[in-house]
Amino acid sequence: MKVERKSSEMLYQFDFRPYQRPFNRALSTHHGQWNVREGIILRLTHETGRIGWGEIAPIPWFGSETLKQAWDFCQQLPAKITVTDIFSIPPELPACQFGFESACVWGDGENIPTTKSQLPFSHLLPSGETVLQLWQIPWHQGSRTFKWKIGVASIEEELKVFRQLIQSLPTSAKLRLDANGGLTQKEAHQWLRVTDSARIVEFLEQPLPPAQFDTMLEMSTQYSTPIALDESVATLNQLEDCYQRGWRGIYIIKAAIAGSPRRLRQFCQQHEIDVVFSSVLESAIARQSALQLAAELSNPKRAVGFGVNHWFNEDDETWLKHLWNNL
Ligand SMILES: O=C(O)CCC(=O)C1=CC=C[C@@H](O)[C@@H]1C(=O)O
Ligand SMILES: [Mg+2]
Repeated sequence: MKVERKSSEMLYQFDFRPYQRPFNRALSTHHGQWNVREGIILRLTHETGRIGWGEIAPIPWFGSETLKQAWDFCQQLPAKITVTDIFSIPPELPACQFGFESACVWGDGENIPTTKSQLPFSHLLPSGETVLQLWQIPWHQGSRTFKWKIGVASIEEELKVFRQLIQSLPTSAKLRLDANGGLTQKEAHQWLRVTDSARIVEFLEQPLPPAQFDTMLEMSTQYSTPIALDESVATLNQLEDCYQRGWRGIYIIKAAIAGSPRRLRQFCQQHEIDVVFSSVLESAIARQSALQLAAELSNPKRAVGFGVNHWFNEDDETWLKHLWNNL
């Protein structure tokens, strides 16, 4: 990446580390089994000594760059970089754009950021029938919105579990169903008829693959259960495209893979859209930056999709300190 730099620009010392962080159980979705969150932690040290942390947490099967592409990009950068370098990262590297731009928000020094958020979180439950036992604990811990993955087992099996689940969930609970694009059109209609009568489902997330946008747009006018696009709007370019093509339903925004936070902020402030910010199972570094954007831009009437810490064994701070100080 050759960039015209102004000679007077401030230089930042750039350090980065790869990481692999296993989940305590496989995250099963229609995309398959996800066992390990891999990414890159980066640190920018300003000439004044101030430090900014960033995280590159790709999800290539959602449309972001791969970890290797992000790593190769980091490796080809000089040890000292400028803000011009950062704001010149191409949109084909959205997770890098997010990671580097977020690192330009200066922390209080050496401390690795921790996430404090006032926003209500949606709790990500595992797919399958274990959900019937697992929702009670987060409920008693205060969660009122839950997300359950469908499109993994057969629709017959999942409808059976769904009917048992909604029998046991308190009426004040909200349930989100996420198919990760794994339903057929017939199955999506079947689910939407069921969710319309069940009335506990807040939205059905990505029922069909992104290529079937027109069908989902039509579907969104036929049922009372809202449809949310996730994989269809994974990057800023896709987000703008779906808006231009008429989507006025819910947008799930995974800030850490969407691209430039500055460009994302501009888009969300320019358009009155129903946005739900969602985690990419990142660490506290990317989560802090994503939650800051969510506090500004996410629909305040909806929980944000960050109830995911239970997918890891170790708390963030311990893990991050170990990663950075002991390599
Ligand atoms: O959005 C949430 O509630 C939690 C995050 C979440 O569900 C996901 C994160 C990353 C990849 C996916 O498996 C999944 C999703 O599809 O939204
Ligand atoms: Mg999703």
